[in-house]
Amino acid sequence: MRLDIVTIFPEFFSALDVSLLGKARAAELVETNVHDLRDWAAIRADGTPDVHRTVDDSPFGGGAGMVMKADVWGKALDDVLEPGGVLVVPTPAGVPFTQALALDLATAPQLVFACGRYEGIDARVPEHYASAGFRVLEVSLGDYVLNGGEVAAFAMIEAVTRLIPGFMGNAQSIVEESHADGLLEYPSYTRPASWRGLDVPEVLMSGHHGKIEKWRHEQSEQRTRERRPDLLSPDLLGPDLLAP
Ligand SMILES: NC(=S)c1ccno1
Repeated sequence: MRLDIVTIFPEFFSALDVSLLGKARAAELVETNVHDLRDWAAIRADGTPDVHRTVDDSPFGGGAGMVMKADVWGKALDDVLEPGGVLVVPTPAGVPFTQALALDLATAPQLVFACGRYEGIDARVPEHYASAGFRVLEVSLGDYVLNGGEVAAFAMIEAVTRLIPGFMGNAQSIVEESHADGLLEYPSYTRPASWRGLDVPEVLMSGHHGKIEKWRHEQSEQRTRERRPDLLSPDLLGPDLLAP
């Protein structure tokens, strides 16, 4: 996979070498390119030089804050996006980022993360590239607002790259983790067997793999029911919990 990140804070992504992603890059599973959006802002749309390398302007229709300029983003993305590449725009106004979407994106030949700042990117940018035939995803990590797309992009990059075949040493760990089967992961324990009066569930020491697997699935279902009923289908929850 080729990963391209366009941002006005390229230094933010120096930490990519530290995370799991560093191993993937070393294994040549992922090629990462971080681009400074301002490199495409040195020349204005009218051809005159812009020493300030301006990337934003005030919003049409008024309102607080500034909007990132379509012409600057267009020059950058024209250079960075490859045929078959997926444009990912982190935004609180996006569709939810889920494990299912991460699995989907892990098969893409190229992901281009457009990290907005200020009040976001001119809406014509995703519109233009979608009409040009690219897959464009405006995606949200959750219902909260960050100062920009960089933190969200970093989280999405980690969630996606760890799912690339060959990336994780133990592929089974991916199968067993939270959300892999639509449920939250069961509780895990390790030595000591008793800690501050709290004992590890005996079934986990029984050596009976069938019982252990059953207990773990029951724990996943109970946790999901208690913490994330929104993930469960009505038939599993029963009509009472989902009744209006
Ligand atoms: N919730 C997300 S992804 C976001 C991006 C920028 N601000 O919030």
